[in-house]
Amino acid sequence: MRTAILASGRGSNLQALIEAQRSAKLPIEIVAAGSDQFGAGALKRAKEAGIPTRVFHISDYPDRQAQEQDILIWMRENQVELLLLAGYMRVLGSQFMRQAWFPILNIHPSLLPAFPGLHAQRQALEYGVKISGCTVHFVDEGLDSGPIILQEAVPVLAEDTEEGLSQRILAVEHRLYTEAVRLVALGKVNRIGRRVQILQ
Ligand SMILES: Nc1nc2c(c(=O)[nH]1)N[C@@H](CN(C=O)c1ccc(C(=O)N[C@@H](CCC(=O)O)C(=O)O)cc1)CN2
Ligand SMILES: NCC(=O)N[C@@H]1O[C@H](COP(=O)([O-])[O-])[C@@H](O)[C@H]1O
Repeated sequence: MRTAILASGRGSNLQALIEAQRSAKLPIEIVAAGSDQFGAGALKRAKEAGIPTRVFHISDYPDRQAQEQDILIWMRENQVELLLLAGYMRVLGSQFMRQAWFPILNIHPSLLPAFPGLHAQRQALEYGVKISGCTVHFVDEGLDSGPIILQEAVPVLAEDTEEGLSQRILAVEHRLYTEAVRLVALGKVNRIGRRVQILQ
């Protein structure tokens, strides 16, 4: 399955997906990696893996719609069948979502619907929850509101800092995202409205 990845930051989830593809754990071909940020670590990792990269920096466009239209053109050029958001820090607009012909997945560092948006780990610590975790979900027009594919809990420790909790959740993200992408690529994920069945 021809797959593209969008990332804004360091790219450890992108790296985990590249390594899973290499070890044939994932029946996907990562054909392109893009970012909204110049110099994103994720794009350095993709280049090192020989994956074509593109930057869609907002300063190169009159507005966000034009930016996202360019992303869609790039998707079409690469005949993309699956888009993975891996720390992509832009909310995809409704026009993009309407025109997307491919499923879009996202990894989020909380047990949605708790703590959507940015700084989910900080939100969890400030709220005082004892359990947090991560979620892989289909992306829809809402913010972190799409149907949930997989989730895994991570305990919040009394002495946890935002960094410490983020690192513990991140280790789970790498494994969970790889498993969710594997299931989707194998056609083992069945959406029934908001509910997602995992077929054995
Ligand atoms: N249509 C959707 N787009 C995106 C989703 C989604 O569920 N639906 N998930 C996000 C990822 N994400 C959390 O997992 C997330 C990313 C960014 C933001 C946000 O508020 N971004 C601001 C800009 C922030 C900045 O530039 O520092 C914005 O877009 O104005 C919230 C949640 C990916 N996209
Ligand atoms: N709301 C989106 C969000 O917070 N995404 C989070 O950004 C990090 C990216 O790390 P990475 O660049 O090392 O993969 C990950 O923890 C991911 O869950």
